[in-house]
Amino acid sequence: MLRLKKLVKTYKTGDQALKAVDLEIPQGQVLALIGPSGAGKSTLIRCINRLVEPSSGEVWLEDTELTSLSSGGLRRKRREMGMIFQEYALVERLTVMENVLSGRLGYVGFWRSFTRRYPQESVDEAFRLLDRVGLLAMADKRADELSGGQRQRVGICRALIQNPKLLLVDEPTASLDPKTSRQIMRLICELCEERGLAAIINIHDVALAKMFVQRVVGLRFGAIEFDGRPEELTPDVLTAIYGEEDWEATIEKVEDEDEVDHPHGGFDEKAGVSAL
Ligand SMILES: Nc1ncnc2c1ncn2[C@@H]1O[C@H](COP(=O)(O)OP(=O)(O)OP(=O)(O)O)[C@@H](O)[C@H]1O
Repeated sequence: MLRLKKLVKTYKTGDQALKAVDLEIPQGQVLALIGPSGAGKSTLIRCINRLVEPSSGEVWLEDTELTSLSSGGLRRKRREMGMIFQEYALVERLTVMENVLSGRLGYVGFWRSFTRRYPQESVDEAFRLLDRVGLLAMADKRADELSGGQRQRVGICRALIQNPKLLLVDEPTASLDPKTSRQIMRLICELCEERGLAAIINIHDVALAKMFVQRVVGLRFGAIEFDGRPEELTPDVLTAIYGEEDWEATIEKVEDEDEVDHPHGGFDEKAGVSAL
């Protein structure tokens, strides 16, 4: 459903962030993008929805090539790509409900978006999504009253209410503690499965990626160094991706934690909310 062909991004500074990346993702597949700082992970994700303009190459979302779209065409196609950010990107002074509904802005006309009047079916869907992520009781709270994990759940609802085909997820857990990080990763992966959604999750934490996804792509210096199953991430492969970084210690630290909640999926909403 997503195909990148020889995708190149060279910034004005001369930094070559992506070097002819080829990547194909079938419908419903959740892929973790790993790699050291500066490898090009954020650039790759942002070139797909053209928050960053690729220098050359093609991005195909189903049968549409995105790099050649006009701004109107791009706006319509962006509805099909939900984005989840590291820093949540919520409007702090709006309520949880208003933040979720803002995910529909790409669909409503100018006046409706200007006055923030949304159709009832969008409001109903927002309630359903908030219920699903365990935040129903928080619908009227202001975003700035929420914890990091709760904010990220709002960010997830805002992306999903767009009814996207693809989720672009940029470091969703980088600002969260380890337990909340696992809850958020599990939630994203479960929701993708429920909805048959494809996703690219840019994630620093290799252990976390291995816990939840079936495919891992490792970037190094803007090129794909590894593309395979999590269990194929051997020490040699990780060294090839990360260099001589002490990645082994990081993985052991996470796996040694005595509490690994819900290893077989199934987000416990009550526990999730009270734990946040
Ligand atoms: N706006 C920009 N202008 C110039 N160079 C940039 C810009 N954004 C990123 N780069 C450069 O492009 C390369 C890839 O950066 P990118 O942020 O995509 O990497 P990353 O793998 O996401 O890193 P991190 O994990 O630290 O976020 C780096 O060399 C970076 O310095």
